[in-house]
Amino acid sequence: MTSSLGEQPGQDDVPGGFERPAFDQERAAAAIRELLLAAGEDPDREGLRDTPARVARAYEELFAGLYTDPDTVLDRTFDEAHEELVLVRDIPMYSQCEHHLLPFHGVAHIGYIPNEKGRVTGLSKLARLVDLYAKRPQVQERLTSQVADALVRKLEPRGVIVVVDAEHLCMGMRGVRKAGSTTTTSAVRGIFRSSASSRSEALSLIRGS
Ligand SMILES: Nc1nc2c(ncn2[C@@H]2O[C@H](COP(=O)(O)OP(=O)(O)OP(=O)(O)O)[C@@H](O)[C@H]2O)c(=O)[nH]1
Ligand SMILES: [Zn+2]
Repeated sequence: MTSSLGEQPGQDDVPGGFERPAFDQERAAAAIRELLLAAGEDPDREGLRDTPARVARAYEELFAGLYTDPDTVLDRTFDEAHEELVLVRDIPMYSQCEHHLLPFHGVAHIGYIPNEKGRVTGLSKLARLVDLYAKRPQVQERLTSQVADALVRKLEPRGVIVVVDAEHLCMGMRGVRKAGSTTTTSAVRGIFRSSASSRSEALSLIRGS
């Protein structure tokens, strides 16, 4: 579907889209066993014996977003004759940076102004959308844009604003070691891009001021 805002095409940017095979538990467990061996650990000692399979199960959950088309979350919409801002703040978000496979986590804020038909989605679907894009190897900028663009595609709203505030553990527990620093990314589409006053009104509501 071509959106009224002329934004990016649909689907994922991972080759193969959602046709990739299911998560390979055995392969992931073998890789974790190799990692433990590479670290000089004994993967057969009692405490580590179940670890490769356990980590593989954990990663299947952490990467669950790779196996579902996020657009399906927004398949059910309804017309509510509401043409003013809808804003959900402080949606908890857990993802993993694709550079180090370490977590980045924080909150996402999503606002949109429905189109002239008042097409809206269930509020929980906004949180589900964040989850599906977060549960995969990611970068924060892409996560932010993907959420905004999915809303553009499926709701054809007058405008969308997505803001993500997150802390990256790869910057805290290793490397530059700046624990507590946070990164803010935003993606604005439609009226929030063209109108500075609409954008600043939404941003002040997001910031609770
Ligand atoms: N733009 C962006 N950068 C990220 C994100 N997550 C992690 N990074 C950065 O990715 C970069 C990878 O840099 P490299 O120089 O290839 O890797 P590195 O040697 O481990 O870098 P350091 O983390 O500085 O030790 C680092 O600067 C990270 O802070 C993200 O979501 N967005
Ligand atoms: Zn990282």
